[in-house]
Amino acid sequence: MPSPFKFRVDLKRLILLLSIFIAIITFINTIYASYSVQREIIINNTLESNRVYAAKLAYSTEQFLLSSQQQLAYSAKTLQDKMDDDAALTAETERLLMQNNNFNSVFVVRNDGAMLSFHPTSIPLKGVKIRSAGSIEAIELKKPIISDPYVSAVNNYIIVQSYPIFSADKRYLGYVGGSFYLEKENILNSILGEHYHRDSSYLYVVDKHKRLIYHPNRVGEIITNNSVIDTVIKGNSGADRVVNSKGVDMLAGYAYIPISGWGVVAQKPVSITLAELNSQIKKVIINTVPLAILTLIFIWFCTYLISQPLGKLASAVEDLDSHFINDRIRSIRSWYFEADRIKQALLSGMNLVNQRINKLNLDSLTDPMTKLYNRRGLKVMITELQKNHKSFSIIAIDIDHFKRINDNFGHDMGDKVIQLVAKLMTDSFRGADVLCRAGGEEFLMLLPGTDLKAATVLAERLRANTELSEMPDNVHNITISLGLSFWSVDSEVTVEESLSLADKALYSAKNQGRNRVVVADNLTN
Ligand SMILES: Nc1nc2c(ncn2[C@@H]2O[C@H](COP(=O)(O)OP(=O)(O)OP(=O)(O)O)[C@@H](O)[C@H]2O)c(=O)[nH]1
Repeated sequence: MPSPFKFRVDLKRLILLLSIFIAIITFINTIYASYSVQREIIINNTLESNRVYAAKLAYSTEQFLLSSQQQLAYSAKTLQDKMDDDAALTAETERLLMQNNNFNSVFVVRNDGAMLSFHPTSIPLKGVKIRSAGSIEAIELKKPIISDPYVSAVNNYIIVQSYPIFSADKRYLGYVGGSFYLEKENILNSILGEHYHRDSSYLYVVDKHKRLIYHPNRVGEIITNNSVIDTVIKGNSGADRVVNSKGVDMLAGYAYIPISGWGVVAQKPVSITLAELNSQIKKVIINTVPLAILTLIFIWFCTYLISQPLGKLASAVEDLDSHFINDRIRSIRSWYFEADRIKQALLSGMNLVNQRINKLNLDSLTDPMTKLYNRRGLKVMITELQKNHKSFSIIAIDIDHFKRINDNFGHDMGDKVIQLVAKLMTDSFRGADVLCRAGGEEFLMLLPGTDLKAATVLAERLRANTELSEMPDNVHNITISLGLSFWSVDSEVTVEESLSLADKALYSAKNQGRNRVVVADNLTN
């Protein structure tokens, strides 16, 4: 039973798909590799620049706080014997406020918390008892401090930097302090904020309690779930990738400010850092499309060239019984090794099959014992002669009293005699003549292009040769009887009728006493 048709992808599509697959994988791999490398570089560079920037700002802030502390220290020394001199206190706080722009307000507080002097004077705090956390801390500690942020008596969100005032005999008299308004302009804000708002990068500062004391818009908030803040307020500096309290993936550089215990963090969202790279990769992909299309066309053309000889060889094999199959296979351009091997294998296979078929044909057309044509072979040859418009003489031959040879010397000897007569026939006639064993001890010969007269001479010579030929193993000499006729392409008589006439002539020869040649009746004139 023929096997049911199964779909098989053809070689051309197979190579095409494979090539496209490999090209896509290679392309993705290349893009991915270059994207990963560049991404890594950009992330590392951004982390490093944020780290450097945070460190620089931490250093600047530290220097600023140190310098303002120094100024406060100088004032504290100046005022150590002037705590009762209202004019001196006023002059000193005014000088401190006006001489440079370090503080938003400057004040002197006595050791009992009473405000002795306050600048700017627009805020009437002189004489008021100050109970803020910063003031209480300063009086309690009696040393230079930078307070935690708090809301001042006049509702400003502030940080106070203060310096203790001691008398010459080391009595604590109070402190001189300056405030920074976290939500208003001051020099601290300028140091931190003026440079760094480009490319969505921003900076913030936390105090030691994780409270934002500088931030573009969240001052005062306490940040609890941010590992960078946890790290920086422990006194560390460095850079890290971190998801901030709002869930945004950030590249943060951070640095610690020892004098205040604050942490500076400069950061940039990863998505914005990589936005330019992403758009570059998109451009690369888009720019690659035309080349990719050209490559695909080239691959398609190559697959066509590769599969074409195989396809042609396959369809030639489907048409094996075609007359010109060998020429067809030979004309296929097998330009590469494997295709050529298949082509050569097909050609030699075809040759082998043809040889076998020819031999089988020959076997089916010849008599195995005498190697003369059998009746089928005779028929083929008659058709051939007719096709070629060849007239021919016909000689029908029969061995006389052959039965006696079989009876007296055995069947094998009979076979030998038949082979001997066949040999006499082969030796006496031309290659173009058709010699046939018609059956038993009967033979037929067709002599193309030989007229009846010449055929009669040849028949007579064969008869005489046979009569004179010695037989094997003491078998007595044998004779043959021959009947002749002629078939002409111009005559209306069929070949079968001519054969039958030769047969009749043979019978006539038998009847006339055997060992003779008789020409068919109607042909004798
Ligand atoms: N050895 C052998 N004998 C065969 C073969 N074919 C036919 N015969 C024998 O040939 C003999 C032919 O005899 P017949 O046709 O009666 O006539 P005959 O003895 O030749 O006598 P005439 O033809 O009348 O002269 C038969 O005995 C067949 O058995 C064969 O292939 N080999």
